[in-house]
Amino acid sequence: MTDIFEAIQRSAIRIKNAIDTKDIGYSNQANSSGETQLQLDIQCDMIIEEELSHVLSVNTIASEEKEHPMQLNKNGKYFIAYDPLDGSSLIDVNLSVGTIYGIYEGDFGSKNMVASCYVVHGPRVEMVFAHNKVKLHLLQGDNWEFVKEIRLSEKGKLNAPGGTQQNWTDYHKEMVDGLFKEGYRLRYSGGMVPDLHQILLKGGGLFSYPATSDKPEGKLRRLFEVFPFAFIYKLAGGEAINGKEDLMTLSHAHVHDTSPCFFGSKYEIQRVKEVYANN
Ligand SMILES: O=P(O)(O)OC[C@H]1O[C@](O)(COP(=O)(O)O)[C@@H](O)[C@@H]1O
Ligand SMILES: [Mg+2]
Ligand SMILES: [Mg+2]
Repeated sequence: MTDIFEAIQRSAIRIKNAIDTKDIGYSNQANSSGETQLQLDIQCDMIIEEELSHVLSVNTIASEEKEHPMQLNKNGKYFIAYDPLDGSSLIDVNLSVGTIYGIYEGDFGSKNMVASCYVVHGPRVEMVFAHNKVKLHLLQGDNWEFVKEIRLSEKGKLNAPGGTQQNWTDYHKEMVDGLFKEGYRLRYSGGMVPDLHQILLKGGGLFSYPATSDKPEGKLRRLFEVFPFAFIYKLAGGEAINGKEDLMTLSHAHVHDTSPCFFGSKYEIQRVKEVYANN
């Protein structure tokens, strides 16, 4: 696992460099989810592919920017699914973006996840790695420094409701409004990495990306967005559900499958469960 951790650290430094210096224009290609790729999406994908290809324990990689999984080392035991540049549509307005990794053993699938990680590219570059514990690291020059272990409180103050509101169900809207009536504050940038990072570091709250009339299966991808954050939130003492079930019990049929998702501390997830159980 240490060699993967170090490959992720090297990738993050190269991605920071690419963000700082490269063209942010659109390519003329679309990815498997039908989104137009930025040249930077493709470049970050190539950086990670190259760094992971040097790690003998990595068997296969799957990326938001690749249609199919790619085998790297047939004797490796780890399968890594990643989103090279999460929130890439926020690059042109200079908001924070990130990279997400799900690390699976034996094959892709929620039950096989053994570690997960994300990197936040904001005013500073930070990395959260979850493997037994959830640990925050900070990039200082070219060196990574351990900062602290992250634990969620039982109840937070932030509410990050994703998805187009006019396509929400009435009961979802009621649940979101209910939290605001209890005093929760809105924090939603449109990048799941900084939005979920903020909730983790500020003690708790709720991030939701529900099923909507235009996206009945949600928007966020199971293998490289939903499961990695579910793993992190649960290990930090929070919960992660699709409305009713624990996200880490869900299967997937295809690499780019999506799921509605709710991540938060225990109190907010209990509220979601109460509302969704009756609908
Ligand atoms: O704009 P919306 O519908 O709220 O969607 C925001 C979500 O889409 C994403 O940007 C999807 O990620 P990509 O940029 O990797 O496609 C998430 O980071 C974010 O939570
Ligand atoms: Mg993403
Ligand atoms: Mg992406």
